[in-house]
Formats: sequence, structure tokens, C-alpha cells
Amino acid sequence: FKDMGSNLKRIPEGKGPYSVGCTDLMTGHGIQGTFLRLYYPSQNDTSNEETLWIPKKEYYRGLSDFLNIYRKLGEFIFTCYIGSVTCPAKWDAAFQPGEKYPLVIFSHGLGAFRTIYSAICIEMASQGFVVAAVEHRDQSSSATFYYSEKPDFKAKGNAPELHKEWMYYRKLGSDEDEVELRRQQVQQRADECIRALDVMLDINSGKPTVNMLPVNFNWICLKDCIDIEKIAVMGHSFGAATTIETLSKDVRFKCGIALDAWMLPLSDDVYPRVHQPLLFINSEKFQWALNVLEMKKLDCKDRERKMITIKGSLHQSFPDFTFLVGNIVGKVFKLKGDVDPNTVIDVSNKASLAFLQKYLGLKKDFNKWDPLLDGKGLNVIPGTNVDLTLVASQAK
Ligand SMILES: CCN(CC)CCN(C[C@]12C[C@](c3ccc(C(F)(F)F)cc3)(C1)C2)C(=O)Cn1c(SCc2ccc(F)cc2)nc(=O)c2c1C=CC2
Repeated sequence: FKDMGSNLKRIPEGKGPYSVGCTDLMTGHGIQGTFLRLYYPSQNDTSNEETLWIPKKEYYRGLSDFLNIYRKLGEFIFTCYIGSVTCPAKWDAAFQPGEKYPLVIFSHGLGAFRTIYSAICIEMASQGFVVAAVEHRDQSSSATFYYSEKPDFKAKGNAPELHKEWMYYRKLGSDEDEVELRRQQVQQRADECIRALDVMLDINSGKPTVNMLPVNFNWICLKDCIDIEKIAVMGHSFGAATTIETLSKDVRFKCGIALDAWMLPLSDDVYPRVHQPLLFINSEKFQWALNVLEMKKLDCKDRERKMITIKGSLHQSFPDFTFLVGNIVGKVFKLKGDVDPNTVIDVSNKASLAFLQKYLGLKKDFNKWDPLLDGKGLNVIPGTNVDLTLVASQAK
């Protein structure tokens, strides 16, 4: 972690024309509520601070559990080396009004949470998207919190005081069937993405929003800010499976982007129910034949399906840690591939923008990156680098 101390490393800024703002929203009590981090096009007022990347030390505790690191040690290491990391978005910056923006709902991976895909979310917001990164309460997040309504019997008039509770990553029991657990979790995750869309559409309609968090963002300014015809869902790994499940459940999502999808949580009966266009962006190192063959099950003639693989990339090329570690830690923990992390995320973001322009019908110039969708260009190949022939023959 020594070279993490250098801290010269930064999460990359958005490359698009818009300044980016960021805020947090939690509506509703308990695990039924919606919790999301919002990235949005903002006015260029430099007064606001940058956003704290990991806002509470309980996330370090959850990460330590997830990574099987002794809690006290993990908390110490994370606090030291990433405790002051900010992401290049202005916290609570004024929203940029005047146009209707397409909306992306983002779903994080196993052991992750809503803040650690900020490079992707900030790039999208800088290109003119509103991005809602949900935090899942299915116990797949390293940590998350909610307010439970503990009726406080002592208090007069029985006004239930709000009680903040933390939920940590649930390790798989030794005798537990992983497939069953992940299949239940992906259902809850899809419902949480759908509820997040409902919350964003309520805000868009001007419905007063009660934020449980002590944030003074002015939600009224988001009235009529979303183009409700242009809604997409995207996610990484377990969040990519969540993307596919969400598309199958709600046709308001017009297309999906699956970043290095982990297909295990999906059962076969979901595939025929996905009618929307879907882009698979795979890393070079994470995928394996049976997993890619599951993706191929979604490949049918009258459906728009695209698959590309980014050369020199690995599973951790999509979350933000890849930008914050030196080459030593990066290699040891498999957080950095052979290609510069900024180049990898650039290819992923450009391909995503080209795909979203095509299937959300945007009036931008993202079509200049269309060749990437056919695997044409530096650091990208069409389809997969995984050899499917061997397994395909056995699978017959
Ligand atoms: C430890 C044993 N094992 C528990 C199941 C975790 C094994 N593991 C590989 C890891 C995550 C790794 C990681 C992170 C972060 C640092 C840090 F030091 F930089 F913080 C280091 C080392 C450890 C790479 C994964 O789970 C990979 N993975 C992920 S990783 C998403 C994530 C989580 C936390 C983060 F901080 C960043 C990214 N999301 C998925 O949806 C799926 C999988 C696998 C199948 C489905």
C-alpha cells in the first residue's frame, strides 16, 4: 500500500461538456427505502467542495469483512490511504436546468456499494446524463445503512424516533447454496433499481421528496429534468446480472449495459423475457466459457445484442480502486491490468455512450464511437477472447 500513500492518483474527471454535481438521497424507512448517489450535470459554480469518495468509516469495516481482512487492520489501512480521497464531482452543486436529460440507473457489484463506480457515473453525467447509483440492501453490499422506525415508547405521544442501522456484507454459509442466495438477491436488486426509477420519476414530476439524509440539495430544481422516454440501466458484475433482471421486469428501461457480467444469479427463464437492446462489455481476464455461454443465450436474431472485450483489462478495471493504486499494489491485488486504467475506462465509456445514443435515440455525437461497438479500434475486440469451442462441444 506504500505507493498508495503517494496519493498522486486521482479518479479521472468527466471528459464531457457538463460540470458534474453529486448528492445522496434516501427516501423511505427500513430496507424497503431507496438509497442512491446522484451524479448530474451541474452549473459551473466552483464554490462547492469535491465529493468525499467513501463517506463513512462503516464502509471500511464492511470492505474488511468482504475482503477477509481483520476489521481493525482494514479500517486502519483504508482510513490512512483512501480516507481523504474525493471524486471529481462538486458536492451539492446547483443542477444545470434547461434541458431534459436521459437517465441511467447504475447497479454495483458484490461487496461494493453506491460510491465506488464514480469514474463511470461522473463521465456519463459530464456527457449530459442524470445517473442514479443505487445502494442495494440485499446484503451483497459491503455495508449500507437505513433508518428504522423504532417506536420509542418512552417518548410522549409515541412519535417513533428514527434509528440509524448498518447492514454488512453477508458471507456465504459453508453449507449455503450460493445459486439460491444470489437468485433471491438479484430479484431484490432488480426491484431496488425499479423503485429508484420510480423515485426519480416522482422527483421529475415535482412530487415533494423527503430526504432522510441531512443533505440540503434542492430537489425541486429537478422537476421536468428527465426525458422519461430515455431511461437505461447498467451495472458491474453482480450489478450486470441485476441489469438483465431489471430489463426483464420493466420495459420503461429502454436498453441495458452489462459490465463484465456475472451470470450465475440469472435463471434460464429470464432470457426470453429480455427484449431490449443489451451491450456486454467484458474484461479480458475475468470471463470463462460457461459464463460467456450464458450471455450467448441472450443472443437471438431479432434482438439487438452487442459484445466487446477490452484488451488489457480485468474485473477491477471498472470500479474506482483501479485509479488509486500504484502498479505494485495494482498487480498484487489484481486491481490494474496491462493497459493504463484510464485508457480501459475510456474505451468502456465511449462504447457505452455510442450504444446509449443508438438505442435511446440521443441527439449527440456519440455515434463517432460506433466502431467500438463492432470491436473495431485500439484495445478492443469483438465478442469474447474466451475459447468457447471446447466447452460448447461438451455442452451438446
Ligand atoms: C475475498 C473473497 N471474495 C468474497 C466473495 C471476493 C472476491 N472478489 C475479488 C475481489 C474484490 C477484490 C478487491 C476489491 C478491493 C480491494 C481494495 F483493496 F482495493 F480495496 C482489493 C481487492 C477482492 C478483488 C470478488 O468478489 C469479485 N467480484 C466483485 S468485486 C466488486 C467490488 C467490491 C468491492 C470493491 F472495493 C471493489 C469492487 N463483484 C461481483 O459482483 C462479483 C465478483 C465475483 C463474482 C461476482
